[in-house]
Amino acid sequence: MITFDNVTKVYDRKSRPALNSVSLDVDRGEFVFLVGASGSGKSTLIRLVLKEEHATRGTVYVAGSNVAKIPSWRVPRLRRGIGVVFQDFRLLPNKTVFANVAFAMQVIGRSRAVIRDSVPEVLKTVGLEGKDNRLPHELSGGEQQRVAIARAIVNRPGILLADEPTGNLDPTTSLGIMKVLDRINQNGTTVVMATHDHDIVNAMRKRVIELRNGQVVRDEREGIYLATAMQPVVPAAGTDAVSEKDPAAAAPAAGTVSASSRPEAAGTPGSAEQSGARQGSANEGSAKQNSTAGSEVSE
Ligand SMILES: Nc1ncnc2c1ncn2[C@@H]1O[C@H](COP(=O)(O)OP(=O)(O)OP(=O)(O)O)[C@@H](O)[C@H]1O
Repeated sequence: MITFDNVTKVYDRKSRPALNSVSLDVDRGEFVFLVGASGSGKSTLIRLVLKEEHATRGTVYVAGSNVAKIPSWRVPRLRRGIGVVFQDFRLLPNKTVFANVAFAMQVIGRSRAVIRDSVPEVLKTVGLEGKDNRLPHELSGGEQQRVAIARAIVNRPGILLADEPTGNLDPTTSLGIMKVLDRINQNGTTVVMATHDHDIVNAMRKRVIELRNGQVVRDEREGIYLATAMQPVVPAAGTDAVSEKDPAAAAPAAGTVSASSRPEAAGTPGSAEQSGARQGSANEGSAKQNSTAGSEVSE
């Protein structure tokens, strides 16, 4: 579903690469945690999948397409197949829960009848039945994130990217959000979640890909995330990609699988279409606005 083939991303030639020779495969239907300290490259990886950034070297494939070769007029179609959720929810403050989710369908021209049927269904999936008419400020943080997730899946994306979706939430609320994401994944959507949250990673026991200084240092089935992994990154300016004092950054940890191998445990439970999972977009007016709806990726 997502393949990185020896991908390097350099933002600034005087700094170390944000991603350095990253190779990995995420199969359809997998749930993958992307972990690593601040600055390790998690968000960059997500932006490359969305073609918000371009790889300096190497190739990114999404649903079999080389992202670099997708012409700009087809990028919205790529993004429609990818739901995105952020730490800060990015809801439209003056629209109700229903309208926030419906908006993701309106922008891709879904009919009112389809919207009327689909929105309550997806609100039920995320556990927000009966809250259709609330405004975002009338919801708890966890509920607001559920709205964002509903919006991200309402158009049935094949992939859901979540960048620190529990970063603003307390541990109990975070676990509720993880149950929602797990359910969406069980329904067939491939989920890639960037996180710093050890407790969540350790509770879920899903595949863990760990980045350090832009390199994959661990790719483990049913992995855990130790607090010691939260080491500061090598200072960016004028340094090499990997610190000599940090052997873990140069070699995979014991017991891990190759970064480019496919975990046998990875299931392929089928497409989002089969599942009833749905997708949506980010905030009004943003680039990720285009990450709404229907799609190439889920085709
Ligand atoms: N637009 C940009 N221009 C220049 N450098 C950037 C840009 N975006 C990210 N970087 C640099 O690339 C590296 C990786 O950043 P990235 O945001 O991908 O890390 P991250 O793991 O997502 O961090 P966090 O957990 O804090 O969000 C960092 O050194 C960062 O400073």
